[in-house]
Amino acid sequence: MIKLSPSILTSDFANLGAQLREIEEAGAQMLHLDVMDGSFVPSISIGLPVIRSIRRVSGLMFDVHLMILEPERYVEEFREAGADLITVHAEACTDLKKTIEKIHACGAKAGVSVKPATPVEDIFPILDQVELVLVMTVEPGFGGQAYLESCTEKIRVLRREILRRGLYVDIEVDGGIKKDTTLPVVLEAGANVIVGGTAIVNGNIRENTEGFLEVFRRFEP
Ligand SMILES: O=C(CO)[C@H](O)[C@H](O)COP(=O)(O)O
Ligand SMILES: [Fe+2]
Repeated sequence: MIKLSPSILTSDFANLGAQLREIEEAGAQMLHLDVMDGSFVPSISIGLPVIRSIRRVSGLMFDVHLMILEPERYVEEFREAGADLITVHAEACTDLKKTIEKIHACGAKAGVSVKPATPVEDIFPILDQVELVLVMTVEPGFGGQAYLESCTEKIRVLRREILRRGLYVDIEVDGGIKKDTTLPVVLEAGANVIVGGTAIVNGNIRENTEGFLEVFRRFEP
């Protein structure tokens, strides 16, 4: 199944409650929450208190994208704050396998992410231990960047490997996904969890969400 995970990174935070309702009512299945520490990536975004607050008003699956160094330090706290899926960067972990085990031990699904320059083959050894691989299609750190074409082949290679090994692993893509241009490209390459940031929250959220879901229907098996 193809799922939409809108990112609130570029939301109007003064109106976050209303924006969350629009996202949910328009039919998105997940909510993508970008946590940045100012070290692994240059900027700082939201953290635990915001996630805790919105957990009380949203029934969506919380897809927490941790762009922080040594994320193993905070796994339990993000789970307690309401994360259903916790995705860590392969490049940010001291021991990736142990971090994944820690995520599972607190009852969350585990995702592993790779930056554009990290070969997707690097995470093949732990592919059978995660529920999701997040292929970054921009350099992590900011919303509204242009999709990096070089990442399409990584999605293809990853989907082929998942099929070859008979695994059930979601492929999420994040960065620069636009309804009419890059969305069909990533769906064709094999992605099935789509992050939409500026393309969803800037402008009419309902229309933007419906537009994405309409494209999904063309690619559903
Ligand atoms: O992880 C991210 C940035 O590091 C964001 O999820 C991503 O950039 C979403 O925004 P957009 O769709 O506008 O690119
Ligand atoms: Fe993200």
